[in-house]
Amino acid sequence: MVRVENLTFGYGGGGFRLRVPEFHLDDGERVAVVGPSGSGKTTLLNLIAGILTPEAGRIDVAGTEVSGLSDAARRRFRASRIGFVFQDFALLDYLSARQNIFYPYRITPALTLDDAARDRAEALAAACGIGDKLDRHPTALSQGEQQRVAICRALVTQPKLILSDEATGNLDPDSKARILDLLFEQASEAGAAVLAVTHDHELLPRFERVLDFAQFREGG
Ligand SMILES: Nc1ncnc2c1ncn2[C@@H]1O[C@H](COP(=O)(O)OP(=O)(O)OP(=O)(O)O)[C@@H](O)[C@H]1O
Repeated sequence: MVRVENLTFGYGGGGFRLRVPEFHLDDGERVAVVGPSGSGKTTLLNLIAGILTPEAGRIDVAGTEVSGLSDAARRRFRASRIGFVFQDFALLDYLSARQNIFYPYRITPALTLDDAARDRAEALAAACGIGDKLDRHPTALSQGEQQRVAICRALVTQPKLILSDEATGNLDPDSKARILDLLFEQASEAGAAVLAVTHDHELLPRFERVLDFAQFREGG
């Protein structure tokens, strides 16, 4: 599902550098990403999603070389094929929770907002415990509720790849377990692979493999 080869990346102005000689994620595989704060976990997710572009190397997602696509093509690819739960949720305040969940359909001509998608959104929201809050805007939701909206938005398109950056970070322990169950259940149904950054070490046994990120720090 994901293959990364000889990847190097640095933010402009020097400082942090990331080097990933090889990383792969098989179809349907669930891998947790751990590592110290600032070691580049979010950066790698952003590179795989095509939000950032590598200096060198190659990133393939579902057989497409994302690192070789134009900016517009990468955006379309991401919206139609990847579900991304961002660390800061990245919800749009001027839209309701429901409209945020449907956002991928708004920006991706290849996706059709049909009755099945609407039903999926309602079912996901209910399973996440926000079914009665879909008309609210993000500013009227708690951090944990905003996070659930972000999770619903990532899952509603039934992507084959789910990238999750601390998707359960703002939730209480019971909700964490429930949301991870939901994430995995949805992933199984859609045959999706999951790459999830987490600082919750008690969640690690739920994953098939753990990628310790410290190894990718350039010079480390
Ligand atoms: N836009 C940016 N410009 C310059 N440096 C950045 C930028 N974004 C992140 N960095 C730096 O890159 C490094 C890696 O950041 P990243 O967010 O990928 O780490 P992380 O492992 O996800 O951290 P955390 O666990 O705290 O979320 C950090 O040193 C960070 O300060």
